[in-house]
Amino acid sequence: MTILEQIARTVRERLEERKRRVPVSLLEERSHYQSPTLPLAPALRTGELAIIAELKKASPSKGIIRREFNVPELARQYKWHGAQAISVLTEPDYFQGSLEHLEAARRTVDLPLLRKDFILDPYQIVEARAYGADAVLLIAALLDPVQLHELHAMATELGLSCLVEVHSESELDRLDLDKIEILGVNNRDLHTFEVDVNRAVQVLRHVPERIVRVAESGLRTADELVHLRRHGIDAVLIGEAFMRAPHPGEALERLRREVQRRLAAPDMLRMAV
Ligand SMILES: O=P(O)(O)OC[C@@H](O)[C@@H](O)c1c[nH]c2ccccc12
Repeated sequence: MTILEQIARTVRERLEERKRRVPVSLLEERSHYQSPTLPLAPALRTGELAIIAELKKASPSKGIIRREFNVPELARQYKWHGAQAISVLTEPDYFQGSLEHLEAARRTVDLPLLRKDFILDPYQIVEARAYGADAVLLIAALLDPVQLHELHAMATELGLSCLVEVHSESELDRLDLDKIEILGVNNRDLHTFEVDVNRAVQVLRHVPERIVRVAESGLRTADELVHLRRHGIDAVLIGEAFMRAPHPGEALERLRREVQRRLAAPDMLRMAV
């Protein structure tokens, strides 16, 4: 069994328990107290490379990534230092995430929030909305096309945006791109944990222009981000590189400014000629 299958199995078990404890009606009631959702796609199409900064305490491949994990403080830093959106891991067993983290981030910032989890069931979409998410991650490798379509429709109905994640061109080929607004490529193979930072460019090169393109995982240098931007990537999703920094907000800002500077430089040279 691969790690992805293992995670999916645990997620299913936990889900049954939560469904018994917390009826959907209660979640729906909670959702009434949430503000209208913030759309993710326009937040990521800024004309510059957008950054989705992730709150990630641990991962199955790296173990504990960050011990000090004050969600309101970290969310505030990410916003203050220029993130366009925040991704919050909510999976407890492998990533030490929780829905409470999502809730705490919601109370603190007005940036679009992505619920980062292994979504297999419509219940989790209702849950995402109830805890203040604006968007959910849908991992294509976990879902057959019908399931993906249903979860996508359900999220849209609740006002949530979807980031649909693939890892390969063959996964992409199986998708019906018509309804998809935001497409992410995970550079990390969730079966083997191998990372290839150029994967997103390869996989997304033929998708229609209207789709927002996101490169995910293993990114940390300005070089990598400049390369991605020059190859048409709209946004990057970064967790570990920020979480390991003493001040994640400052790390984000440093990287963002360096990328901006490097992308602006060739134009200025051209103007000078
Ligand atoms: O911490 P990194 O290497 O910067 O990666 C962030 C994000 O891409 C990663 O957490 C992720 C991408 N897709 C996922 C699916 C499930 C769990 C986690 C992920």
